[in-house]
Amino acid sequence: MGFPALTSLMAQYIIFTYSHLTLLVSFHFLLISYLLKKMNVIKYSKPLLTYSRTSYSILHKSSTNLITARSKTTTTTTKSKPKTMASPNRLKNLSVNFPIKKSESTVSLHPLSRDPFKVTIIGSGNWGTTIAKVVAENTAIHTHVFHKEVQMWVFEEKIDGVNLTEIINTKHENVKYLPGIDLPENLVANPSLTDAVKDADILVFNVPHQFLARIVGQLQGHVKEGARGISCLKGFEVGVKGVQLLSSYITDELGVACGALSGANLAPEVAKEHFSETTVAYQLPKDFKGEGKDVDHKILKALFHRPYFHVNVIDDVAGISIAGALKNVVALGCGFVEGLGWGSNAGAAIQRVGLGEIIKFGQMFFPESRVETYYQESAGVADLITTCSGGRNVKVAKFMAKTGKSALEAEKELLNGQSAQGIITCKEVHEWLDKCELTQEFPLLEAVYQIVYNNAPMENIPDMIEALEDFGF
Ligand SMILES: NC(=O)C1=CN([C@@H]2O[C@H](COP(=O)(O)OP(=O)(O)OC[C@H]3O[C@@H](n4cnc5c(N)ncnc54)[C@H](O)[C@@H]3O)[C@@H](O)[C@H]2O)C=CC1
Ligand SMILES: O=C(CO)COP(=O)(O)O
Repeated sequence: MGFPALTSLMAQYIIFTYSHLTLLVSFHFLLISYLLKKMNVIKYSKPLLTYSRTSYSILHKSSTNLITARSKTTTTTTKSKPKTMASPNRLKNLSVNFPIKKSESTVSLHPLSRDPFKVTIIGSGNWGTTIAKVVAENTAIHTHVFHKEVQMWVFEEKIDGVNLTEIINTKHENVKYLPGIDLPENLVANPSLTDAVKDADILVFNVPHQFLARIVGQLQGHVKEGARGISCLKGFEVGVKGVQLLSSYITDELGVACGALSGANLAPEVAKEHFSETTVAYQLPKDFKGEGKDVDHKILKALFHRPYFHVNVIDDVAGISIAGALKNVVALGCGFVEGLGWGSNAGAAIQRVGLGEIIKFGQMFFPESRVETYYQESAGVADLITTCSGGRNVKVAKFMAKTGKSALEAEKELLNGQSAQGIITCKEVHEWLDKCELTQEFPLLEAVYQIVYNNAPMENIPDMIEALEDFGF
């Protein structure tokens, strides 16, 4: 082949390659975009664009953060790939961000420059009585900080013709709601709500949340000025103000700054003093009077921490409250699949999907809540695990699956007057999501509601989750 022929062939090759290069690049660009999209599973970015409420913009913002964070992680991983094997010297210089926070050490209390705090427990059920025991044990030790005597308001009822309050005050046992557990003698049962809270500086609310509104109504005008509160309830208040944390509801109705206590705390185990952890969350109010004069994190730790009940005090009230309320609904879902005999994989799947929906609910409606609370604190994933393993909600749901009975029948037959809060919470959450036209964004929470209230077959849970997911995303 001569030089001119070779030149012409090369020219043809260059023109051919160039004209196809654009096609090739476009093809690869499309392919890579598609793969990236698949890998990211950007559920939040698409269909919600049709939704124009405030909650949408919050969600969209957090999804953007999520994507940014993800790409940052990828870059860092590639750059910091170790060139040599780890050696003790190299490891010494590494600062690793341990994702699970260590609990603070024990309390160091300043001497009070005021009278000791008087504490009242409002409620005397399974958890109410257990927390009253914990608190009374502590007030008996820290008498320089707390009044030794703790009042416990009891919704009075007769047990074999005798008042429950009388039994508690003489036998020092709550024979109906916490049988077999000795209660401290400085814990005093009181059937009068207004008398029990008289002069109280710290109110610990601990009743099934369906009774809270009436109790708060009765308390109006009877609470000491400057009193502070802690809500141990797990649930929401859904009303004219939308979905509200119970602690915020208490603050709004009573003018009492209120935090929350929530954790992996099956009451019978805590009552037997088997080791567990909990999270207390409290934000210092604007009218905080100062250390030694007012309730703060140290005072709360002194009030609730026991050798068998480890307390971490933080300020994310919303995060711990959302986790505590919604894990009861997820536990019903877990109970259904367990009752159907589907085994551990199914339970784990429900918990995984449930945790995602809990975090999403928090990010959407309470953007002040922190994602790390859900995995760092006892009130987060630990509570989900313990409730799904042995709580009352899971028991009720299992019973429904095995007997075909309704949730309320199961609760009545199994719980001897105690309450499985997931039954009411799933209804309240459904009503709220329905109002926001967002039920499809929470397929598991919605499936549980449909099973409990509309007799949807529980065998369809996998389809219900999948169908809603497909529709929603
Ligand atoms: N039991 C547990 O293991 C735990 C429960 N919680 C939460 O603590 C809160 C309180 O639960 P529990 O103490 O276990 O209650 P519970 O489920 O034992 O309910 C029984 C209590 O409700 C009261 N009650 C019944 N009818 C009433 C009425 N009309 N008005 C007022 N009170 C009435 C009873 O007197 C009794 O004190 C709930 O929000 C629950 O989710 C949180 C952690 C653990
Ligand atoms: O909140 C609880 C454990 O932390 C109790 O859960 P149950 O109400 O399902 O028993």
